Amino acid sequence: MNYVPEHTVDPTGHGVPAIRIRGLRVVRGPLTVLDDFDLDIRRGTLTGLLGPSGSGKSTLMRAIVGVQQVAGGTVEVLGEPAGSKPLRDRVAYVTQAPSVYADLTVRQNLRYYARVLGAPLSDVDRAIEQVELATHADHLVGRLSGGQHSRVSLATALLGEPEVLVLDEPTVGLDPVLRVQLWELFNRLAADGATLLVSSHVMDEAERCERLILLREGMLLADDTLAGLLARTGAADAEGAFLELIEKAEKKEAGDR
Ligand SMILES: Nc1ncnc2c1ncn2[C@@H]1O[C@H](COP(=O)(O)OP(=O)(O)OP(=O)(O)O)[C@@H](O)[C@H]1O
Repeated sequence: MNYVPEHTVDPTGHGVPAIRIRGLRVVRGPLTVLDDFDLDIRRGTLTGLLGPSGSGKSTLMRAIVGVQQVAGGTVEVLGEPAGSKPLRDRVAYVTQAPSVYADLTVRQNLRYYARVLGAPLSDVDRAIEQVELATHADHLVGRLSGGQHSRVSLATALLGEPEVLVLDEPTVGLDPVLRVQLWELFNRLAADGATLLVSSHVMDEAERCERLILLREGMLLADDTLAGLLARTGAADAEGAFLELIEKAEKKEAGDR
């Protein structure tokens, strides 16, 4: 795993990873979803979080934003405990569940969230434009398509220019053109210094991230660049690399039994 060596941690906080997880254990119902889980994510990076359904992606994201009860270990974001007060305006989280009001327009929703977050109202139009919804700014959210609706949720995460954005499948239900535009936006935000962790089921989207994390049954199967993954597996693309790694893990498990 790519740990940031301790000596790079400086008192100014610039050397502290955006996200630092050590020995995380999460139990949900009868299931241990994450166990002794370690991860570091550098600031100003766009990381793709991939893995089969049920592998623990949402659980990991919930732990990072501090809404998941944890059974052990530590999760620090920007050098502070996950979910703590100093992180309130610095970390944005968009879940798969709709979080905006159907009976308000796009602009009214964003003005409301800007007020709640203490973000300047001038952020509202910028965020609407960033998610390509300027033509629908005065439409009621309840009358928007599924993809437009999820983009309104995404726009709320862009208010106040958070330093860390945790986005759970933000491109589900979007057409290919919009997906490309949103990944370009994510890359721009990272280039401007934000740290993004974005989950996805779509493998060609993975190729738009500088770093990829692959989860399987709560285990970190890979944490590498796309080039690193392709070199390691000999596969032609991210999908092939992940299938190869999953197959290898399954064979190892069968051999261990
Ligand atoms: N509230 C809950 N109570 C009990 N088990 C849960 C709960 N929520 C999730 N789980 C279980 O935890 C495991 C990880 O779920 P999680 O939602 O983190 O996976 P995921 O990788 O995000 O899946 P998907 O891609 O389908 O959203 C799954 O086995 C799931 O069934």
